[in-house]
Amino acid sequence: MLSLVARQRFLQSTCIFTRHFSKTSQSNAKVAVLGASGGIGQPLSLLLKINPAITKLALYDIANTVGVAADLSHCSTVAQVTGYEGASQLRECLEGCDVVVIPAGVPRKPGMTRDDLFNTNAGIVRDLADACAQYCPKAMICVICNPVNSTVPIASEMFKKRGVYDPNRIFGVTTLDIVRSDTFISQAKGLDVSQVNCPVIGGHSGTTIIPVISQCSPPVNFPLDVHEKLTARIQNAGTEVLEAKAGTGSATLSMAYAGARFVGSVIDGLNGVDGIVECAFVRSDETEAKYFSTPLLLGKNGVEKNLGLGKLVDIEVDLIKAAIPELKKNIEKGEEFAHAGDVHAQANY
Ligand SMILES: NC(=O)c1ccc[n+]([C@@H]2O[C@H](COP(=O)([O-])OP(=O)(O)OC[C@H]3O[C@@H](n4cnc5c(N)ncnc54)[C@H](O)[C@@H]3O)[C@@H](O)[C@H]2O)c1
Ligand SMILES: O=C(O)C[C@H](O)C(=O)O
Repeated sequence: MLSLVARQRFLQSTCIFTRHFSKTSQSNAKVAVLGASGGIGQPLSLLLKINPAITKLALYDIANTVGVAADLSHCSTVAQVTGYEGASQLRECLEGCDVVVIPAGVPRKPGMTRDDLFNTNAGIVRDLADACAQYCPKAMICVICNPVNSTVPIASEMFKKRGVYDPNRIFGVTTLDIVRSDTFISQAKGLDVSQVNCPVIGGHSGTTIIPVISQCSPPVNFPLDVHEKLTARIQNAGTEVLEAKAGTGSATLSMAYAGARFVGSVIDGLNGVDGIVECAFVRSDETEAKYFSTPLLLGKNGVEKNLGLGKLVDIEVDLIKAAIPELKKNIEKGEEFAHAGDVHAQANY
């Protein structure tokens, strides 16, 4: 018979969560999911419920959270689940949060770009970020809602307006791009996907998604035409799912997987685990674009160090050049939106 300690070790080593998403099994993190009843929100909340590092899971949405929370609360894992519904309950949901994830917002339909979601989603992120700035200003904010290239600047401006902005704590979640590139590369090369790590930098839309295949670990080489096809597939992978779902939504399950991995890494960083690196779309001085995704060393205060662009090959340099104008446009659009209606609106945000 296994001793108690041996049994705990066995459970930890086989636990799906600690193997896939997080190195920390002991902590006391409170995590809120805003948009928890949605296509991403539900599976993401399930994956967070099985993260042993999360002891409080606060689920917020404008509808159906009571049922989702009741359902999840029956899972025999440590996190205590609480549901919050409607703006009047947002403050209670957010108070004491270490991490807030925001998948709230409408998804694309076939034929739409992510920027086409701006008119609906910008206001959702503005209001949720403003609430975070008031009720959990020190929390790590993980924005999933599209268009990420604009919603991250919006969230940042709301924190600035409340005087609590810390650029190291606001992230646009681009992990799905990395998950996809790891998967496609491992399939193309017959590698064990768990050992493949290919950074994806830039932003999260079309040509702003820049896979850095030359920095893949383990190193991989493709003929130029295959390299270009692979890059195009990674850039269009969201549309691939959108079209396969034929009008019923965009990526939800793979996004939940990617979001749970990112939140797990942020919590590992908060818990002082060494060497936690994830790419994310953050305030950045690496290029001419004010926000840019690169590999980041995560720690107790969010971004400990921006690991930068690293060594690039010509094809990747060209992809960055092509992405910068679009990124700048998306970022400015978000910043202007956040300040529309300000009495003393300033151009220098
Ligand atoms: N960053 C990425 O890689 C990535 C990947 C996939 C999807 N997304 C984006 O994530 C968002 C959500 O996608 P989905 O498929 O889950 O959509 P969905 O429509 O299934 O779910 C959205 C949820 O948000 C809720 N919601 C709407 N307004 C809200 C508000 N003001 N406060 C709280 N909740 C609110 C809705 O009630 C719904 O439950 C979309 O914008 C989508 O484009 C991003
Ligand atoms: O493609 C979308 O609209 C959703 C998401 O950004 C994705 O990459 O799957």
